[in-house]
Amino acid sequence: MTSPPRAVVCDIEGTTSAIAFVKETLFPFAERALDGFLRDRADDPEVSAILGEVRVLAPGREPAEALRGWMAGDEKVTPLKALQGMIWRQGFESGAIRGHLWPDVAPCLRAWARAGIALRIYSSGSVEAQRLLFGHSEAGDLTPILSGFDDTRTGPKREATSYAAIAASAGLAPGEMLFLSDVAEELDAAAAAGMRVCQLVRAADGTVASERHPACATFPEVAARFGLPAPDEPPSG
Ligand SMILES: CSCCC(=O)C(=O)COP(=O)(O)O
Ligand SMILES: [Mg+2]
Repeated sequence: MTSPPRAVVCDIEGTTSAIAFVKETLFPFAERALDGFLRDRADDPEVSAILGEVRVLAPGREPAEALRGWMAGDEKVTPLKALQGMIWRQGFESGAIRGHLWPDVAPCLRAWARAGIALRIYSSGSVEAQRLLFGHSEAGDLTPILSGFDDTRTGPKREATSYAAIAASAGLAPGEMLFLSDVAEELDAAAAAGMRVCQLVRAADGTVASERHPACATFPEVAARFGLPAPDEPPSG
């Protein structure tokens, strides 16, 4: 029998959290606050550097207009994701936003962490945004049990080299790691790097099973399928 994974790497949107939360809460919050944020932080070197990246990727366009276009198309462009994370900070820290997690997620993450399994996040959302979501989640602050965060600065989610880099930074062989995502092309890339993979097919998100990879509807199903500990507390929320 294959041994259980030593690390689990989780995607966010469509995996730990509802697609609707990202699209109907997070994205509109950033869209509404964008102009004021750019005005207020005009002298911030971090913001200037990000706007420099926008100008390189969208030459000849007004940065705010390019950012709005990417937001409208849900494009996973690294400088857009970095700015969204900075804008969401105020929302999470004030309590205006709490990070959505499907109720089955936190009990499993806690049980897996207690068993010594390393837990990591890999999302198109920036590392700053990931820390905010899990630090201010509906299930409390989960950042103490998360040991690694990667975003598209590590590499694109549909390229195998990104997953090889994540395994290297975890100090594990890819085959000792399990990647969970709703997107089949991301799972293809992780599998090509040698990771074990599972598609989260959450009915409420309307995800369609790819048939190319193992598929589970919830984290407890993942636990049962891959030999990870079962949650010992009821679903949260
Ligand atoms: C707080 S993370 C925000 C999620 C986000 O911006 C996003 O684009 C989600 O992409 P994922 O790679 O997690 O599917
Ligand atoms: Mg996803």
